[in-house]
Amino acid sequence: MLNTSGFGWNDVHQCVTVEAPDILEEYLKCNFQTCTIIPEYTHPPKPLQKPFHPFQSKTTFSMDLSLTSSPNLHFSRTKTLPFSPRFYKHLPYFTNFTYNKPKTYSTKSLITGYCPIRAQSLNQNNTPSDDDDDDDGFVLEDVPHLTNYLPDLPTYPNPLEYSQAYAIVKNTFVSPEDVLAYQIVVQKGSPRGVHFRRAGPREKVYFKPEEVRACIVTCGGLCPGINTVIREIVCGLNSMYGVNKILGIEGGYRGFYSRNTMELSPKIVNDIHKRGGTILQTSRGGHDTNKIVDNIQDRGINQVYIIGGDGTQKGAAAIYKEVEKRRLHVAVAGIPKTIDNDIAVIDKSFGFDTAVEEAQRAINAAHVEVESVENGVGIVKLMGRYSGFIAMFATLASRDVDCCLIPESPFYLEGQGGLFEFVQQRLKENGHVVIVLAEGAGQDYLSGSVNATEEKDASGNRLLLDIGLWLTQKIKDHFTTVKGVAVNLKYIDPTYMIRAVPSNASDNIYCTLLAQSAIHGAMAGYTGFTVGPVNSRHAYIPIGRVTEATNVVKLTDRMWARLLASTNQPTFLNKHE
Ligand SMILES: Nc1ncnc2c1ncn2[C@@H]1O[C@H](COP(=O)(O)OP(=O)(O)O)[C@@H](O)[C@H]1O
Ligand SMILES: O=P(O)(O)OC[C@H]1O[C@](O)(COP(=O)(O)O)[C@@H](O)[C@@H]1O
Ligand SMILES: [Mg+2]
Repeated sequence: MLNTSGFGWNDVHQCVTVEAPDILEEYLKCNFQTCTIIPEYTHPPKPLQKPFHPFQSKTTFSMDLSLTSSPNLHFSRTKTLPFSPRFYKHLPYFTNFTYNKPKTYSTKSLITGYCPIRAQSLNQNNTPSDDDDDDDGFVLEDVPHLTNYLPDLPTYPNPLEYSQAYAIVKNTFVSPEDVLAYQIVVQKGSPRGVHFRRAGPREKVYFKPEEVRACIVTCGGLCPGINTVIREIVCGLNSMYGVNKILGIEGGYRGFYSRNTMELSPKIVNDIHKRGGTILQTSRGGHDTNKIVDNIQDRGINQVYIIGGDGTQKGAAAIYKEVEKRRLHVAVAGIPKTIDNDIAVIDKSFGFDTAVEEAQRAINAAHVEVESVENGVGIVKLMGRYSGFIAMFATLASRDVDCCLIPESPFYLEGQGGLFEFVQQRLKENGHVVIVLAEGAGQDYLSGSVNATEEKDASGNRLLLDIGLWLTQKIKDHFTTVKGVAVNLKYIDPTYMIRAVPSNASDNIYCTLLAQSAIHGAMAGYTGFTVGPVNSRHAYIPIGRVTEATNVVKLTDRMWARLLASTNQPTFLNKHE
């Protein structure tokens, strides 16, 4: 559980709670290889209250599947926990334990092979210190290192040591002991919990700068800031480490084996941050691990920078695994990209702020249009396949939105507490209404009312039905035919316009930090990692950690309550249709 998203602690019943069975299943696949799972009892769902650490209790604890109707589960521990002190190793937590395999849960590793590492504090030599036995609940979820499978790799002094720019920096290099706490709201006596390695330059590097041959690839949908990340990888490698052999792989993963490459230099990328999109082009599908790694080998590439969303990061994990299998001196670094902000663990994805800002323009336009006519109804569709963050934040920022509909919160149209009733009431009160929709909202509802096909894109993502057009038609029909009222409907779909803009100032800075963290990590020999801010400080996160779950708006969190309080929209919790 480990402060993992989706788990919590129920004080009243003294048990661990989990939001959905699939979250538990994924967690068990990776962690609970030594637990007996016994269906126990049920009790009413409770909102998550407090993070739980599996090492917290040395006795039996119980788990209830909060927010579902599934039976509770009971985990019984068979022995006290072992310490797995090795750094840089993917050791399962419970290697010394007897294991009673539950019938219903598979225990094979996640696709990425990610397993958290139990660790203790390090001394300056990057080895565990003597106070290893202090079981204060400290867990390091570490990232792999090239020396895991190439133990004799030579090291070199980091060129930053001689850099003029860094000459007066107090601590040029990140201490090997620096880690970041995942959970920063704690209580007295609570275990220290999960930590990630702090990103940044290390004193020793595992590549001679003149021998580095790096490549950059961009995959998945667009997002503001991709070009900035590309620029900063190129400029950062060059200015900080003196690397000048950098290849751009064109057209996403399939570009490794079926497209051209382009040489990248600071001069070539100088202006690209002012443009939206990606100069390397992108694609969905086409991930063929063997072909990609063959190509990496053939080209003599030894640092791979992969910019993309959850699908891309899964692909990056597969590449890393293959590279490890072939024992190649190749570092694989993922830089998380998604306009939907749906990547777990990290505070926020790059381009998200720009997207929210850009969405304001569409919402403003809708508001201007509908307040200038009689019975004006404005509908603005924003991106958000499974996660409604853009819609939620754009609504909170705008104050002109009457109702925000997101995938996480089902809604209905007819009857008491439904959307039609609410629209009618707002039209009566204000003469106009603005609705913001995330594209993934109401998909189940919609597929029940139209002839839905289960179409997928080349990456296997389900293609969404157009909720915006559907809702527009439904509202028009309802008010004209049923209520006999002519509404003035304005539908705005700015989704691709928002995605295509260049990143704003704060996203540009954020992209720079991501790129530089990735470079420092790769140069320091880390691999199979994703970079990103965790509680505002940049960390190296095992790739599996960011792909194991999707970051979604939690309806039980205060942010959604803030939105409901600001719009006063229906909660759609009681369906009377
Ligand atoms: N489970 C997976 N394993 C390997 N590659 C994957 C996986 N899922 C997606 N990919 C690859 O990652 C790339 C981008 O995935 P996609 O889902 O389209 O976008 P995003 O990375 O933005 O989520 C595609 O080339 C796709 O083939
Ligand atoms: O470019 P496409 O294939 O139309 O993708 C649209 C999808 O891309 C996104 O913008 C981002 O998706 P990814 O993070 O998977 O790239 C979604 O919000 C949207 O549903
Ligand atoms: Mg995705």
